[in-house]
Amino acid sequence: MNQYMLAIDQGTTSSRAILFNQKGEIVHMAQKEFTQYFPQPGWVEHNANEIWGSVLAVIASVLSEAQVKPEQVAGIGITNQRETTVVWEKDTGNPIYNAIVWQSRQTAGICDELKAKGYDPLFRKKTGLLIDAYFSGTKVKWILDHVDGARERAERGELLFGTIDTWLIWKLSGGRVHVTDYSNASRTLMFNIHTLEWDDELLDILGVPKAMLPEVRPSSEVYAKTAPYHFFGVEVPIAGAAGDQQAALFGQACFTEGMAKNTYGTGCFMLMNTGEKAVASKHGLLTTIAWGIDGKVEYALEGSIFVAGSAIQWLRDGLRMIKTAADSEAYAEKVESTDGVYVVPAFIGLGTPYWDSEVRGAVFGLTRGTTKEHFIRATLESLAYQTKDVLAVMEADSGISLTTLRVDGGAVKNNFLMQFQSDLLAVPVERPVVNETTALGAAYLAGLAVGYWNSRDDIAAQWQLERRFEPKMDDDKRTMLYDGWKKAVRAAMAFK
Ligand SMILES: Nc1ncnc2c1ncn2[C@@H]1O[C@H](COP(=O)(O)OP(=O)(O)O)[C@@H](O)[C@H]1O
Ligand SMILES: O=P(O)(O)OC[C@H](O)CO
Repeated sequence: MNQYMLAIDQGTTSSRAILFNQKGEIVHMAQKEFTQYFPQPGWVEHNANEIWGSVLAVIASVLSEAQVKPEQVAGIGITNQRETTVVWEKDTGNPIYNAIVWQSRQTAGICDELKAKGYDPLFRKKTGLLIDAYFSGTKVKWILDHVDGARERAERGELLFGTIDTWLIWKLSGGRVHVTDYSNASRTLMFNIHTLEWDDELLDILGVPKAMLPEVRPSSEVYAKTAPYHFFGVEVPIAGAAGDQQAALFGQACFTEGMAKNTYGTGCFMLMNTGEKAVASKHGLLTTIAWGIDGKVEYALEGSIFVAGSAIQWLRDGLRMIKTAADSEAYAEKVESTDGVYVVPAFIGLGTPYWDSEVRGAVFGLTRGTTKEHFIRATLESLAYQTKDVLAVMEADSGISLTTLRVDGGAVKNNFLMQFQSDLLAVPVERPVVNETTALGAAYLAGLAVGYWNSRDDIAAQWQLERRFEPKMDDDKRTMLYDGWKKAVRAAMAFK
């Protein structure tokens, strides 16, 4: 009987379960969307039990549709939307509040207070992050501040905190283990990425009791076995976990210093492997743990763009200019250029390198001749411009000039976008055969722990190119276009 690795990719808008074979190929995939809650402007929440239900549903679907028996699953790897915060009761498993999603701005006020007290340099130094509502720390504080008696209960050890990896491992193991991996811990604003411990000083500032925090473990290791009643009577090793962007870096086999990938999903996240060095950024990049494996941790520099594919969803659902995200490509190709139109999709502020949570979206350069095609093209181009902003600071901080960029995520199917991206960066863009690199990374991490794969060299040999986009634009045009973008961002930031 063939054996497979099962990856669970718990993303911002959907949960996926994917079976991979030993060649790293997708055997089958099941996917399920779940509800997004927007209780107030700028707030985004999920129901953690609904997420758990969606994960159970996709596991059942993928096995039954692929006609794979639960005994044929050699191990499970988990990857997840990062930073999203759940607090639940240890005894009952009931969450005490909705999961507060990474995109949610409900802790912006807490962040302003912390910054006003001058804490930013301290958090930067210890966590590699900066004080922003994006990260888990202030989200936990918010829940403890707003749910009656929660802080006291947490101090007594009655409540547990977890990012989604922790929540799913706890649920799958029948409440037996409360763990996270280094990559997820590094996104919480509470974990010291140099000493590799929860940091007492930061916990004190945030008012988060240590008793509620999970144990931090390597990204490739057997944490527990599935509780048989959650996995068709079978105990399968849960053998790997990593935040989705770090998992994608692993799935793209970016194992050596200087290799980078960019994922074009809801947002866009570019990570560059910096090996065993935690490189501090001078330009608003995050220093983050890529993974813990083989007895050590390796680091990455990250640029986070909050709005990318979700701008295309906005064209589809908000403006109703297109019927499907894929339609955007044909519209963009119908015109030679945007005719000077720029869309700055700063719907929830701007991340790297600007870190401005007050700025909002803007459109510039409209004329009577502007058409829907120009508008759609300008929105697609904004993904590429934001990526160029990130790449420029990444090269400056790392001192490494990128020779190619590996890409993945839903929006890389768009050939127009990929060609424009290559033109704008003046660097070849490489799209792999397996676009589900996030799930593949989680499968690889778990597979290495259970001996399904032997080494990272074996994995690197499996990476296959689907298409390479070469830069074709001349330097003058590239400079002229990018100067326009910079002007548009400056103008958007001035309008507050
Ligand atoms: N052909 C396309 N062109 C542009 N954007 C696309 C295309 N196909 C999908 N997208 C965008 O990609 C995103 C989905 O990618 P995915 O990697 O599944 O995201 P996530 O994991 O963040 O949920 C959506 O925001 C969608 O608008
Ligand atoms: O779920 P995704 O793919 O939008 O990824 C979310 C990121 O992990 C947020 O940091």
